[in-house]
Amino acid sequence: MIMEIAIEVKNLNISYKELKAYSIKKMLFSHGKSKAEPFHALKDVSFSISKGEIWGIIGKNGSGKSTLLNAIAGIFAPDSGTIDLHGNSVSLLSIGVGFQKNLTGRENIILGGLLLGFTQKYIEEKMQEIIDFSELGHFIDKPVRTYSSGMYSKLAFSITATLETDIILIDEVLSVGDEHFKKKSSARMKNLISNDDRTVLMVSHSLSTLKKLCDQIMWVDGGKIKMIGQPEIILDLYEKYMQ
Ligand SMILES: Nc1ncnc2c1ncn2[C@@H]1O[C@H](COP(=O)(O)OP(=O)(O)OP(=O)(O)O)[C@@H](O)[C@H]1O
Repeated sequence: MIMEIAIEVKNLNISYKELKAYSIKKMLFSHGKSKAEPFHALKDVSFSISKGEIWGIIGKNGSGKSTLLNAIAGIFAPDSGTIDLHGNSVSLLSIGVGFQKNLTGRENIILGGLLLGFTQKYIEEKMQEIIDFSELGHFIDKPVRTYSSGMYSKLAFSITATLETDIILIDEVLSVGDEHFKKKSSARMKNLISNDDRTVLMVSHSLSTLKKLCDQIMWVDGGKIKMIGQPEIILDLYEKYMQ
């Protein structure tokens, strides 16, 4: 059987422009100019994921995991290399997800949905389902800047979980909110992930979660892929390495 590819990353390089630490004296005499040094967060990363597969990404803090998810989501542009999603829609579930703080929850649902590539008509059809899942009640018509961090993540989760994309990228968020919402969102996430047509790439520091859910694990180290393979093998090696 030929597997259909959903995510194809080739020779991906991404760097952040970093402001070099300068002494105040040097700053004063350089007339405010400070040198920007690029920091290579991803170095020549290549892999491909078949449609329907669930992949986990592991690696030390700062190894490049979030940068990779952001690049696949189209938020960061590569310096070089390519990312081909073969026409699949993609969404990123991350704590750092951006809302327009002065817009209401309802307006952010529309905006977020449009950014994910859905039509306004479709988003409006799904609106009530998103609001019900979020349990935000009348707060849905209040500006997002008035939300607590829990309410913020409930809204983000409800949008991603209801406006289902072909590819879901999850950055450390498998369940959010209070205990009751955590249970509900974790069950919903498992349901979303288990759809045979859905491709999932998730970053997590919970090795037991990854062992349970993933078909393959990618170990990223210093911006490079160290290993890709079966969860039992890679997670075991990683655990030993981290001890
Ligand atoms: N906006 C930025 N500007 C400069 N450097 C950055 C920026 N964002 C990330 N980096 C650097 O890029 C590297 C990779 O960061 P990234 O967030 O992708 O790591 P990570 O593996 O997701 O880490 P963690 O497990 O802590 O979430 C880190 O060394 C980090 O310091």
